[in-house]
Amino acid sequence: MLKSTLEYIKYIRRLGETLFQLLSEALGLQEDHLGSIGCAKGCSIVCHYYPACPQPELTLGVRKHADPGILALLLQNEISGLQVLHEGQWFDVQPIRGGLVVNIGDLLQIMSNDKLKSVKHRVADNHVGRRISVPCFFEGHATFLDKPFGPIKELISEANPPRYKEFRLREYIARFLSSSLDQNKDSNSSLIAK
Ligand SMILES: O=C(O)CCC(=O)C(=O)O
Ligand SMILES: [Fe+2]
Repeated sequence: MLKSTLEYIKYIRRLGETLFQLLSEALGLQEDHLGSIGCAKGCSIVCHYYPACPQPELTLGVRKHADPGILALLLQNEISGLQVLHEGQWFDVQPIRGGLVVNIGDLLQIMSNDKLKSVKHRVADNHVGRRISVPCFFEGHATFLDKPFGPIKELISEANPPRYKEFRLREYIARFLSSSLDQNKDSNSSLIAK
């Protein structure tokens, strides 16, 4: 079990590195840009367990939110529940055996100056069976905490001015943790938008 978990972490980190290369290219940056500043570092794995619920219409597994970090790669079992918000409507993300869900987080939205958008999502409960999901959150290298953080300079121009103030991640996390659930239910990037 431990061995397979460690193997999983090894592969998911490798996948993260590849995705950060592709995202760098998609942003028009050098292929190694996001990797070289430490985006593929500092990943944490979480395991969620949602038991079958007798009255799913009365509750939610996880309320609406955007992930606060950079990127999340999510593995889920065959029981659906994850929903994403698109143009004001909730859509089910049907589990695909062996497939992973890739979610942009708020920090990547900020770094990309809104070129990439974090996705609002939630988890609906169900009475069909127990749901298990295993997200891996990329939150950046520990050195991110005390360096100035904001939109990537190469993506800023007169025509595309920064939409976010520069800030320290340590303060952003403190603000996020101390703001009420209602305040940060939608998006954490709004905490530092210009
Ligand atoms: O269980 C899921 O599918 C999503 C969980 C989630 O959104 C989170 O941990 O941030
Ligand atoms: Fe999430």
